[in-house]
Amino acid sequence: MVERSGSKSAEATVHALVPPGERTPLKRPTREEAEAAVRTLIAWTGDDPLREGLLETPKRVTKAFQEFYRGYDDDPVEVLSRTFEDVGGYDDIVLLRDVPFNSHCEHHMVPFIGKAHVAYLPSGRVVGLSKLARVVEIYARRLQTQENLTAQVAATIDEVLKPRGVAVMIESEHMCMTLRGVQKNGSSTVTTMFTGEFRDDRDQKRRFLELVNGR
Ligand SMILES: Nc1nc2c(ncn2[C@@H]2O[C@H](COP(=O)(O)OP(=O)(O)OP(=O)(O)O)[C@@H](O)[C@H]2O)c(=O)[nH]1
Ligand SMILES: [Zn+2]
Repeated sequence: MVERSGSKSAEATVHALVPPGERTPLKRPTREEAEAAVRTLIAWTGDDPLREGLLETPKRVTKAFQEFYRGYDDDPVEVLSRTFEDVGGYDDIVLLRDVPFNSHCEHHMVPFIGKAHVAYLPSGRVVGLSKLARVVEIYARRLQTQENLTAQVAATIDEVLKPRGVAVMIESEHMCMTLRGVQKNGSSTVTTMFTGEFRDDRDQKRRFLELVNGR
């Protein structure tokens, strides 16, 4: 998927020199190549990839990767494209609170786990509530930073629904900070992104924060 310094193929090197919008996607390795990479990582840990208990592991790991990273195959714009107008003139905040997600940080490929709160102020059209959760799910199931995840969810809803405003708050625990590295158990990271009225109107921002906090 992404080139690593020190082991760049010629294809990956050329890819990196082309601006992101103009790149043709890197060719996906085959499942066999991915399984061989897992065997290499097992050997790197110091274990024997050919011992009985580990023989099937590369298959299981690639299957698990398909779940962890299935968001690359889904299109969040398409998910949001079916909207409804008949909502009795409702034009106030729609907030989906406490949407659980699992993602993987792009620095260590270790999980960060948390919840997202997603709100918008409709302008005529509303979207099925589950679709907001699906957008979180699609972006979470990619290699991410929490900031990027927050910004992508907000920007996609903003661009596709064209509401009066979008507010997204994400709270999560990063395993790369608890299981390894600085090892700060219990610390959590909070990120927010506001557009439109949520960004420009302090009262709307405050209402969002109060609703998220359950007041
Ligand atoms: N801003 C941001 N940083 C993140 C996120 N996930 C992980 N990180 C950080 O990414 C940084 C990577 O830092 P590096 O110094 O390149 O890598 P490292 O030596 O593994 O860093 P340590 O975690 O401090 O051991 C770390 O500070 C992580 O805490 C995220 O979603 N957003
Ligand atoms: Zn990390």
